[in-house]
Formats: sequence, structure tokens, C-alpha cells
Amino acid sequence: MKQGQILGVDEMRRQIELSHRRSTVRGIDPILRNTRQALLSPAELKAKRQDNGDLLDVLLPQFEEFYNFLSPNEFVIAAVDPDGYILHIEGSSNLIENAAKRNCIPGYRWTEKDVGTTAIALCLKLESPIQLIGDEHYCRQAHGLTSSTAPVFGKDRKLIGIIAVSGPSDKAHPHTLYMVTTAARAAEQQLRVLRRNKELALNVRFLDQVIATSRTGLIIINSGKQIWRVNRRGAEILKMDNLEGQPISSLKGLKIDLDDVQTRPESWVNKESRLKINNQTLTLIHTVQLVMSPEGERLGALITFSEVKEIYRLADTIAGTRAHFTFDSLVGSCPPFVDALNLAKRAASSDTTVLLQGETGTGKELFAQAIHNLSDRSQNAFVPINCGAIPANLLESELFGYVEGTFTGASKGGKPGKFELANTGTILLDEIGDMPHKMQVKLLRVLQTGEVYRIGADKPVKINTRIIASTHVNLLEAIREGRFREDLYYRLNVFPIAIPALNKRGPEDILALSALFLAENADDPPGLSQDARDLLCSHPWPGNVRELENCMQRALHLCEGKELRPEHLSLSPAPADRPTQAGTLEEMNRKMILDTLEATAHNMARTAKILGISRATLYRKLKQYAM
Ligand SMILES: Nc1ncnc2c1ncn2[C@@H]1O[C@H](COP(=O)(O)OP(=O)(O)OP(=O)(O)O)[C@@H](O)[C@H]1O
Repeated sequence: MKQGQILGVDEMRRQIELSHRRSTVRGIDPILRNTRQALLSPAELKAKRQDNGDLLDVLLPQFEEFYNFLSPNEFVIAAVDPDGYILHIEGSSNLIENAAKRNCIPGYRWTEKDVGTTAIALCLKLESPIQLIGDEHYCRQAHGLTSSTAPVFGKDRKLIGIIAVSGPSDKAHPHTLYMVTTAARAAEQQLRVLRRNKELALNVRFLDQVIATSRTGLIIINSGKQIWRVNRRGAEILKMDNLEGQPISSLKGLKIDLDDVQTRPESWVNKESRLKINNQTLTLIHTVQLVMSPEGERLGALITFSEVKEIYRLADTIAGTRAHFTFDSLVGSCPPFVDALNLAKRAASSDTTVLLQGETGTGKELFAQAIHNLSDRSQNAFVPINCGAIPANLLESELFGYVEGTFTGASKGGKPGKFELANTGTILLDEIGDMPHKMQVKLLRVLQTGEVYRIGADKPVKINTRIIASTHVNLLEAIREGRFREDLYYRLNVFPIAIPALNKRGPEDILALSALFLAENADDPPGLSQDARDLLCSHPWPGNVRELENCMQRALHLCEGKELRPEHLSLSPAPADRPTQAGTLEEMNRKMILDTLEATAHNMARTAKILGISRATLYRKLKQYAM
């Protein structure tokens, strides 16, 4: 027996007979029937009708069709839910009145258990169309009738309802069963369409939400390159509404070649474009992807884009180039240090170029970060670059970037330099005194024009970058020796700030910084013995605060008790005991560097750390001593 198919005559008769036997066994009275037939309250019936709203919406118009062929004075038509409850019945009022006498009205349940053998009960049980004629009904009251029923299936062939038609036996015809079955199939088809429409509407609503709430700008164009949709973020970035319907070429500077996207899709990923919008230049990073139909027809394209400064900000957060230090994190109270702090705070409130001067490790980068963080640019990038540590031939591309195809292997779409990355933010040109002469000329031009040329570019990029330069070198001396351009010096020396060496800051600052580094590196830091304090205050600190920080970290490793003593500090005796001749000191430095390099297997970072100097200083010393 196949679900949903009309049974052969013999099989139908056999099933009717079996049902009669079950009805007898169940003790259903053929005259009175089952007095305990289930009945819904009006509220329950209402709820059931609502639950089966889609089924009724589809079936009721079908019932009207029936009455084109059958008379409402002779036939009633009913919709039944999959539990056997009649949800709706139609026919003339006379017929409905008669049907009511047999409980054949909405709210009553018509399973075999309730009413014995009926077309509804058998259709529920067998999930196949059924026709009962006359005394095939178990109930005598229905003996003059012929009833035809057909199941309606929903998703995954699940029974979702039944159509039932009943009328006088002499008017009925086997065709009635076919009519009911055909109506059930038509209802199923309509329900499928209804379901698909609902799913589609849900998908469209979901997609609309995704597009609208995406934090990336989106433009969808059709195959004729006409803008079809722009999402909220896209309109925000472009500062334009009502772009829909316009050609994509109306965005000046955004060139889209769909044929090229099709043949070389990889070259349309993360491309850079400069758009001219309301007389302003907007730099976008965008990716273009084709949208194709399943048949391979080009429907259009999706353009995803972000403002370049958003990307830089993100890169910056990930690469850790954000400025963390503020003036609150700068420890020191001696007058020259406080003077430097006050000057730096004043510098923060303007956009002037600042020149930080101080020995290595005095905290020049910290000052630069603190200035940036107190300035109006604090929400934008802080980009430091060590001009002394980058090989001369790479420095130009690092600072200014390059355009696509400048050199073999140059990354696709070119690469922005540090000046561009720091646009609307701050660039720190660290170790400016070590900048190669050729680059000094180029830097001077940037300072004069406020524009940078990427290597290979014929057009400049306007930049709005605040410049802080720092140096451990005495620049005036460097000018005298011809190593530094005087014109560049005057451009940089607009707001000079001198950061004092640690040995000029006095015992209070040395001890305050020592306490800070101990607290930063241990949960329960030990105290300093008087001897240790004396030693710290008399040490010359050639590596300044950085050397002190390293010294404290090392001491914490060596000290196991509650008190830090001189032997934990691993500092050489007071400077008075050291040879003072310049040549000897140089030799000692050279030897110390060589020994440490050997001990660390030439690991530059570790060597610099052990010696308490920056890596840049180590490289400089290596160059100086021709090692
Ligand atoms: N006033 C300060 N308060 C707290 N920590 C400081 C202070 N000054 C310097 N430091 C510490 O000293 C270290 C060196 O600072 P920074 O890198 O800014 O020095 P620098 O002068 O830029 O060095 P270089 O010239 O070698 O690049 C930092 O790790 C920082 O933790």
C-alpha cells in the first residue's frame, strides 16, 4: 500500500472490513456511536484553526471550486486536521443541520476510536484516499451516504490534513474520490509555493539585515555597472545618499572593469583607489567579486570597501604600534625632568614639530607617545620608525612607500609608507641624527610641502602627519661634521625638548624609578638595602632608564629573600674605580660587546638587553668599532 495513492477496490474493501472489526472490538455502538467522542472547546478550536491557518487558506478557495460540480444542497465538504478534528465544514444550512446531528461539525474528532469506520477515520489511519458507500460506514445514521476523503501532505510527506466530501449515496460517483484527491494534490502544490515564498522572504529579510548591519562598505552593481544597492556603512564612508540607480562611474576614481575581474580576479582584491568626493580625496581599499547565476551568466558584482585609515588603524592595533604611555606613566620629579614634562605637555596642545633630545634610554619614545596621547590625534595612529636601524636602501620605501610594479616582488597595489600610515596621527622619526644624507633631503621636502611621493609615483599624496623627531646625537656637532643638514635641523628644531640623562636626575628619581620597575616585575617585590640604594645612586647609568629597568629585572631573578642587596644588582663598582682614559673605556666597551655577543651566540636582541642598550645603539656601536 503506497502512501497517498488510491487503493484498489479489493484492498479498500479489505481495509473497511478490518476497520469494522476493530470498531466492534472497541465497543462502538452503531446506533449511538461513541458517546465519549472528543470535542474541542470554542477556544481550543480557534487555536487549532490558527495553527492550521495555511492549510485552511489553501483549502477554502478549493471548496468553492467543488461547488461548480457538486450541489451545496446535496454535499458537505470538510477540512480535517491531522489529529482528526473537523476544522471547517461547508454546505447548505439544511445539510449542516443534519450533519450536526451526527457530530459532523467543527470541533469534533473523527478517528476510528471516536466514531468507528468512516472515510475520515480510515484516511487518517491509512494516509490514502478512501471512499465509503452506504453501509460501509459503521454508523447506521450514515448508511444513506457516500463519503470520499483524501490526505493532504506537507513538508517531508507529513500528513497535515484531510479533505472530506459527503453526500447521498445515489448522487455519489467514483469520480468524487478522484476530485477530492486532485484537490488535495493542488492544495499540496499551493502549500509548497507558500512555504517557498515564506522561506524566500525570510532569506531576503536576513540578507537585508546582513547587508545593512555590515561594518564594511558594500556596493552591489548589475552587469551594466549600475549601482543596485549601497549599504548603510557604504553611504557613510562615501558621504553620499541616493547612489542607487546611478552608474558606478559616477564615483570618480573608482574604476571597475568587470571583464578584467572575470579574467584576473586576484588582482581585484584589496585594491587601493582615490576617489574625488565633494572636492575631497577619499582613499579606499576595495575588493570586487563577480556575482554569477548558476548557469554561468554574469549578474553583476559585489564591491566591498573600507576607508584606508580604518585599515591602518586596524593594522596598527594588531601590530601594536599604538601609543600606550601617557604623561601619568612618566615617573620623575627632579627639576630638569619636570621642565621637560611641562614643555612636552605644551607641545601636545599644538601640531608643531617636536625634537626630543637625550641620551639613549632616557625615555624619548615614551615622551613621544605621551605627547601623541595628549594631543587631538590620540585616536589615530602613532607610527615610530628607527631611522638609524633600517638599512639606507630600505629607508625610503619604509618612509614613503611605493607604487605597484616599482620593483620586482613589490606587493600588488603598492604599499603605503610610514608617513601615510601615520596620516592624521603622529610619526616618530627616532634616531634622526643617524638618517642617511640622501634621505635628509627627501625628508626636508616632505616637511616643506606636506606631501610625500611614493617611490615610482608621479603624483604626490597629501599628508596630515604630526612629526616628532628624536636623537641621542648632538645635531649641532653633526652639522659641523657635515653629517646633518643645517636646513633640516632648523625645520625640526621648532620645539626642542631636552630629556635629562639618568645620572643628572638625582637619587630621588633613580629610587622612584627603581621602585616602579620592581613593582612592575614582581607581585611582592623585595625592599632595597641601604647599600643597594647607595650603589644605584652612584652608578653612572650610561644606558639610562633602560639600563636601570634591566638591572632591576635581573636583580629580581637573583634575589631570593625580602631584601635586594648590592650583589643582586650586578653593577660594576663606582666609576671612580674604573680606568678613565677614553681609549681604555672604548676598549672596555668593545670587549664587553664582543664577550656578550659570544655569550649569546650573536643574538642581537639578547646582547642589547644584557648590555642595557637599545638594538639601534648596539648596531651603532658595532659600526663605530668596526666589528
Ligand atoms: N620616566 C620614565 N618613567 C617610566 N619608565 C621610563 C621612563 N623613562 C624611560 N623609561 C623606561 O626606559 C625604557 C627606555 O625608554 P625609551 O625607549 O623611550 O628610551 P629612548 O630614549 O627612546 O631610547 P633609545 O634612544 O635607545 O631609543 C623604556 O622601556 C621605559 O620603560
